[in-house]
Amino acid sequence: MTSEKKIPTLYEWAGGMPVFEKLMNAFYDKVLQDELLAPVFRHMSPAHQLHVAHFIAEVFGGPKMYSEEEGSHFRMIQKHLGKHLTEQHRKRWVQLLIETADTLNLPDDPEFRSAFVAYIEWGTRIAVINSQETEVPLKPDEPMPKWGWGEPGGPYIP
Ligand code: HEM
Repeated sequence: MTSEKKIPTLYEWAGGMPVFEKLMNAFYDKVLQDELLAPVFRHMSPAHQLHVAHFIAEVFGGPKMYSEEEGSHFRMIQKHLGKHLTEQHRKRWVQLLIETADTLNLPDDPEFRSAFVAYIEWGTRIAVINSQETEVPLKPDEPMPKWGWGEPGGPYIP
């Protein structure tokens, strides 16, 4: 008899919303201590950490908190317009986020980290591109991005 294995979403595998909220709170504490990134985020809204947590959680298959209560894909892109982010900003942002994920013991299995890093690479490169623009290159009702396990297909379940 073969038993069907249910593949969890990245959101579920990471540990659900409290994990994303803790991750982003700890990450932005580091960002605000970082000499390269602090000036970029000095004027961020007090809800920024939670909004980014809810955005990424939704992309990873979690509840639609960001798109139904806090913003939209369009509004997220809008927030990056004209910020003139550089590759140096992007690299530091990625580095600090991965360090924070390690410190908070997010799952470190190869399959999860491969999907996590792939999304972060994709999303941050798009943020840098959009930050050179003055208008959002999408329609206002553009759906949220979605991210899954990619080629590994799911976590290793013995
Ligand atoms: C996967 C990559 C990224 C995601 C998912 C993301 C997500 C978001 C979201 C959801 C917001 C809006 C927050 C709100 O509604 O209050 C936002 C704003 C912002 N993001 Fe990003 N972001 C990414 C990459 C970056 C990078 C690499 C930088 C700079 C190094 C950056 C800088 C900013 C800034 C400066 C704001 C505006 C903050 C404010 O004025 O309140 N983002 N981002």
